[in-house]
Amino acid sequence: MADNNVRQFGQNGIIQPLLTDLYQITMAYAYWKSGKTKDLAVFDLFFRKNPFQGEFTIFAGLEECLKFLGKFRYSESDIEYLRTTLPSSTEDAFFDFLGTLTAADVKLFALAEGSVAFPRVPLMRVEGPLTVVQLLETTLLTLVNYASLMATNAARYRIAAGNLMLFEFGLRRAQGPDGGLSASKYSYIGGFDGTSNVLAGKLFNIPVKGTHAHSYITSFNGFAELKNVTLQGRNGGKPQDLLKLTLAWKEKLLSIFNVISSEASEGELAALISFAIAFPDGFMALVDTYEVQRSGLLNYCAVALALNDLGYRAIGIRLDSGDLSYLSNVSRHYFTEIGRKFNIPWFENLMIMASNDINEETIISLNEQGHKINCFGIGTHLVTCQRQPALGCVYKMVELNHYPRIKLSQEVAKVTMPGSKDAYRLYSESGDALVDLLQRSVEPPPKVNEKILCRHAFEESKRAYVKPSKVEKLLQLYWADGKIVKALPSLEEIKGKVTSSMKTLRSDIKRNLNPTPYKVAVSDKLYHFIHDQWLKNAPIGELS
Ligand SMILES: Nc1ncnc2c1ncn2[C@@H]1O[C@H](COP(=O)(O)OP(=O)(O)OP(=O)(O)O)[C@@H](O)[C@H]1O
Ligand SMILES: O=P(O)(O)OC[C@H]1O[C@H](OP(=O)(O)OP(=O)(O)O)[C@H](O)[C@@H]1O
Ligand SMILES: O=C(O)c1cccnc1
Ligand SMILES: [Mg+2]
Repeated sequence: MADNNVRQFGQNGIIQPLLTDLYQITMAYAYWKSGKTKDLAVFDLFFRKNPFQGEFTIFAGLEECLKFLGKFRYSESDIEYLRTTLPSSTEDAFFDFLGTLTAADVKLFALAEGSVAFPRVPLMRVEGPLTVVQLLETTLLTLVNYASLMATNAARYRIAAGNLMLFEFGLRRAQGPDGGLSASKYSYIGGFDGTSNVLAGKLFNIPVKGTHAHSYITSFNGFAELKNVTLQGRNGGKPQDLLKLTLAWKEKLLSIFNVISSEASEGELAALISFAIAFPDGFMALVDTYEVQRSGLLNYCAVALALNDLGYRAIGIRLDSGDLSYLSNVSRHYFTEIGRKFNIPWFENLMIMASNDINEETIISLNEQGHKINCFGIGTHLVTCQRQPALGCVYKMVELNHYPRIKLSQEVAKVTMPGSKDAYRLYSESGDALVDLLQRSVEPPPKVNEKILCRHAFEESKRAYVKPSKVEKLLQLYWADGKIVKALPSLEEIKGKVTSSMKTLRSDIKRNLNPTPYKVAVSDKLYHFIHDQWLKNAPIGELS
């Protein structure tokens, strides 16, 4: 068990059986009273619509679901609490029954964590005693919904940013501490390179990175505040006066920047010198506190050149306001000019990090405008998923005691697909994912190079034959006999799965504007099964 009680059983301690909606427990009592506890149920966990006006979703949260199954057991204090919460007429024996429940008889099938996923294809199929699988609903949904939304959001930023570096800076803006931790973890899985969240770094072994805040710059007024101005060279030797070296460089730079000395803030320069003394090998600093070109950049370059005199290579700058395209171009222009003039080739490659309310659209727009940014620090829009704050995963009963169950709706898209189903992804010869095919679990799997009729679930005329070059069975058994029965990938492997899985999607499915929907189909047998069940269960009205 990790220290500080942050994690118990290898998992956040708040993930426990009472982290659910009261109605699950209310139903458990009524199931128990009706003698239905031993009924065998099958539930599908799926979503109906991709988030962010996109056409793909990344499935995440599976490992947490499996850990939850491992510790699913009502404690004595849970049961004491429920005694005070359920109506006083609740029979004692029910609480004894609750105390015996575990997930030992549950089977959980799921997509690999990090896979791309599509509407209506179950992310999970959960089978087992009705009461237990019902009691799992809310917790499984809360573990999958935000994780998948976050990983999808991150994957979208990754597409927009191409190979540029992406850091998650959102903890301060996240939906509470748990939202913040989950955001750091699942944005890393979805394609970010690291986080500023130190606890996420410790718990999940994610790279932690960061610069400094404007307060560091504004905490200095002038050189008089510098308690120490000396720094030893990188390769040893006598400590030298970094202030003096910096001021000499500043004089040389004035003509390049076309400014007079007093235009550049002395407080800012003092702050930069002190920061460089603290981190001579990691000098990365904000340059937009007062004025980028006339103050921040000039001061930064003077300190970076002084560090260079002592054998250190500065890392780069962060821009946190203004026109990020323009300012990045200006910054790169000066870095290049200085690098050439003073024959310091690496200077032109100094890192330019941009932050300030950046979202997917900002990155796309910056790409169109042209910019010289290497790295984005993204907080609010990423972690709050501002463009779409929830993924609508649902958990629906599809079978009870081997008989299909269907939920009808006025909206065709909301009619559930009855019966236990399997899902297959069919691939083209070039490795592109062509279609996800749902079949009844009793059907034999589709075969490579055999023509398969793929049908739209609800529109009779929409059908196509597919001859797949590869068939992937999507739902694999992860939990049975009270334990995890499939080796779980590491966080890095899940991240790798996101990358490889995204590569199988055609680019028109992934594009930001009006993407092409990916096809999700049903087998001919499942098509007829759904429609038979629909007719059987839909009451026939009478006109009068
Ligand atoms: N070239 C650009 N194209 C599109 N959006 C940009 C560009 N540069 C910056 N932005 C975005 O525009 C917004 C600018 O924010 P805002 O109007 O608050 O200005 P600011 O620079 O933060 O102001 P301040 O100087 O007061 O901090 C941010 O969301 C930022 O990500
Ligand atoms: O903009 P976000 O995507 O949320 O990224 C994180 C922001 O957090 C920090 O400052 P903060 O916003 O707290 O203060 P500031 O806006 O005054 O810089 C940082 O400077 C970023 O601007
Ligand atoms: O390290 C940073 O630059 C950082 C961290 C959190 C929020 N904004 C910026
Ligand atoms: Mg801000």
